[in-house]
Amino acid sequence: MLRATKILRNTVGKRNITYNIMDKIHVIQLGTAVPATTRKKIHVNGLMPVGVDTIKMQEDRALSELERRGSSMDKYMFLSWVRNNNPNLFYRLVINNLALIAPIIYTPTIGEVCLQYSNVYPFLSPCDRVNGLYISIDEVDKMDEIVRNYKEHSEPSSQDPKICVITDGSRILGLGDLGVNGMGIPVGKLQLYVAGAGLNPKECLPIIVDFGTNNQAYLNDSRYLGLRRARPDDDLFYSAMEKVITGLKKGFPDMFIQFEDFSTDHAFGLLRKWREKVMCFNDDIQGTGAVIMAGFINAIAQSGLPAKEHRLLFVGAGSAAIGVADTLRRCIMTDYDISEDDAKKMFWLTDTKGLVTANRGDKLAAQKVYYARHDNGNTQCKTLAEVVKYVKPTVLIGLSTVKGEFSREILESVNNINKENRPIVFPLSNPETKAECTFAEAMQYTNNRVIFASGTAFPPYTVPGTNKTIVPGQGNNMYIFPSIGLGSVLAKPRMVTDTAIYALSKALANSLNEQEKADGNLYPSIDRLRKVALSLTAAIIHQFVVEGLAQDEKWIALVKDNTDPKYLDPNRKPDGYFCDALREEVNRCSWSPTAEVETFVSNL
Ligand SMILES: O=C([O-])CC(=O)C(=O)O
Ligand SMILES: [Mg+2]
Repeated sequence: MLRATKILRNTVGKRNITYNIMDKIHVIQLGTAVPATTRKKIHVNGLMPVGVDTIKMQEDRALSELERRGSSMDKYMFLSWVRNNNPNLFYRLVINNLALIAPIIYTPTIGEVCLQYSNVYPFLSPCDRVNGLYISIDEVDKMDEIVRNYKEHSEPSSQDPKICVITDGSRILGLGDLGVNGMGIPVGKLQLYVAGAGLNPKECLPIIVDFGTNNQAYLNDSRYLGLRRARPDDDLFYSAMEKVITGLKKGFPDMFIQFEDFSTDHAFGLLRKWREKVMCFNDDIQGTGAVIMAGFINAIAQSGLPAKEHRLLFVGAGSAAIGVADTLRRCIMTDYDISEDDAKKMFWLTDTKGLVTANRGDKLAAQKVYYARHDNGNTQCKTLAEVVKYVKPTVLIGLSTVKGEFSREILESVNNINKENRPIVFPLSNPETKAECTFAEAMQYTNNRVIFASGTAFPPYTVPGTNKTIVPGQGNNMYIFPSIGLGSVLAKPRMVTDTAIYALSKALANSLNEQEKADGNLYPSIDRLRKVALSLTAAIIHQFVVEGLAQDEKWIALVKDNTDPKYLDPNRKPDGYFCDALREEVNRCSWSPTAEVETFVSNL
């Protein structure tokens, strides 16, 4: 590992050159784009072909190579190679081609990568840089040492990360307990933070806490790289997490924490325990809830049925399902002026035992009790087909992780139930090997009437016999978390409240441009993520200030001076005084691969 600020004195022969070793590494990472004059200055002429690429040419080469690679996993491996050897090129590729690359560095490919993580780890990680923390439960008492090690082996600009994504790998996407192999998720999420919110990749820290795994296949696999033991009980889990979070807080006082893919109970437990103590949020509960709420608002408007007449059936009752149900219920109460009691009655939940009812006879997990039905009399439905017949849902939301759960029979029956209005079907399980149905199936079995959003990325669908191609909505929290993180890094709120996330979610629902609305989309195009993130960030900072949570005087003053929050108006571009100031601030502090290259080269 390289020491960050070491000055290299090279006294080979008569030459005596002095430069910061990190600068040299950064320049060499540009590879074929290092200008001829710079090659001479850092003594690498003669060590590479004479041809000099522009960065655009490098990008074109990389895109051709990416296309040539066969499987998604190959593509991922290729992009990792680019990231390790030429990070600027990597992020340029991601930022400029987000719709193409997000499905490779993020869901669905990242699911496959996680399953294989121990096998490919040695080929994914750079040998000259730290690229994350792997905190074993045996070392949680040594957090000071781990933080010190991290700083010692990181270049100065990485020593104070602004944001981390942390998981224990216990519920990775819909794939279950993947132990240390879950590290692919924090890595992928943070790459989207760079692409979506302009955060500096050097200030992003992926973290896995390795508390063992209950995945027997990994425990038996000699190549598995994590701790080979069962997960701890709840007491030990929470006390170990306390040490980790306290240690992180001490080492990196300003770092924002994103909890990711913890098993359901722990996801709720950690959020409850920490949300008022450190700047944090849970992406699966709050982020997924917010993105689905935005899609739901737009879907209701297109469905042809007034909000209060909808019946929402949730298939699956884990952290994401309850997070989504809670968010939609609050939205229904606030936006459509429906009482809590009436709103609650619009929801039905199913789990592996069937419809969740108060008199089902089993002890319901705490998070399900609120939504358990009391009006079912003696009716207890076991299969989804029975539940659909009984509930007659207008909205079908899948968070079950059961592929094919929305079968032809289910989709046809939902279509028949909703003859007067369009059915809303959101198969949100992730990646595509766990999705309840594909976009093509949802279209085919509803006579192309479905209003659709999925958790994973599905290809566009061409309606048979027409040349009409429809791009499915992706109700993935990637629309949300970059702005929660960026807004929190800038405004430093005391806590991230549900009401602040609600404001952001409304801004997402309002962020569609005229074309996207005319096409009947539920979400803006992924390619516009970076632009959309600005208005979402404005919305959440505004709400932080309104709620008295923001701590940074600059943002407090700016929002207070800006009496007309135009950016919240769907029909206007973000153009208020506050938004101009935000745009300037984001431009000033947001990281751009091209600008970084130019600075390095010109400083030499
Ligand atoms: O990572 C994703 O694509 C969405 C997510 O948070 C999850 O499924 O846990
Ligand atoms: Mg997640």
